[in-house]
Amino acid sequence: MFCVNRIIIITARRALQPWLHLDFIFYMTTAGRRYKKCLEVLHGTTDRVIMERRKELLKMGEDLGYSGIDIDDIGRRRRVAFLDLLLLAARDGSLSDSDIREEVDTFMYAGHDTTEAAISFALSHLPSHPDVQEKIWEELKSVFDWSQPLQPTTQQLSELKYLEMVIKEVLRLNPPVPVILRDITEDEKLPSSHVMPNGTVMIISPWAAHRNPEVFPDPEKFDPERFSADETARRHPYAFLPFSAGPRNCIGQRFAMLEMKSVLAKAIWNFEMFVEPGFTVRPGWKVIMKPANGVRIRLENRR
Ligand code: HEM
Repeated sequence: MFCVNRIIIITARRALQPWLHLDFIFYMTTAGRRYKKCLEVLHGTTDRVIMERRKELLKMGEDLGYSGIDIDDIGRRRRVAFLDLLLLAARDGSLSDSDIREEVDTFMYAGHDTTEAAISFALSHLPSHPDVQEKIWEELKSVFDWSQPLQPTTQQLSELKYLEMVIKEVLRLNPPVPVILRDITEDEKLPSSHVMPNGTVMIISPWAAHRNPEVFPDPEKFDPERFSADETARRHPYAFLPFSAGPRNCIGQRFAMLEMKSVLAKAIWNFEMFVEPGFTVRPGWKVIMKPANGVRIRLENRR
């Protein structure tokens, strides 16, 4: 993660320094050399993951005709893991090793920092909202057995509707991806009758859209009830954009939601959270928006 963070910071700074856009100048700087070193570390990790899985696939009988269609004990078709699909597709030469690595890199690194940021922001909001914690706690008790350690299944996580509303409210106030970019590929007439010409790069800010008081009244107030079924139905589907929208939206959003629910459910199942006096979270933006000064809270064991 040290290398992911370093690369993100260097990339963000480089974007604002046009003279560093030229590779031969960039790689002569200290930042450029650090960037290169970190990239080697990240590629090494990804290559190792790919190599290990490739070996396992061979052991599982890829050569004996394993086609990616995995049948379980009772004859049901199982879903094939993403990396397996890529490795199987690579057998006929349609994907090179570096194509596979690029895809795996995107998944590993797009999915990590963003989810971490969202969980951190959630932990920063919960201590100052004991009523919200209490409601999540009640919901957890209605789904899980208090006498057992929490081992949630996907089905149980999908029953945690209130926790989902809380996570969405966290993503509204603190979208880990606060800005997305799109190229306009044909002239686009806006409702104001201004025309955005083909070739324009459009900057869309979910962070700003989520603070539109006409859509989210009293926007700075943390209020998970905004995401009740009724309230959601009243809004335009693109009013809430933490995972972007359209054909290039976040492919990992359902997984991310399960991951966030799982971590937060475990935290609230075990601990009550209290404000750490004197601490205020400070959001920082380096491609991903996350707490710049960490999150400090007090925990009290529930058992
Ligand atoms: C809270 C967590 C997450 C947030 C807020 C988030 C947000 C986003 C956003 C806004 C985009 C679109 C970027 C753009 O339009 O330029 C995106 C794309 C993407 N995300 Fe996520 N993401 C999260 C978690 C994940 C996870 C867990 C994975 C993978 C397991 C993932 C994989 C991807 C990939 C592969 C893309 C690129 C999709 C494409 O270009 O077609 N994300 N994400």
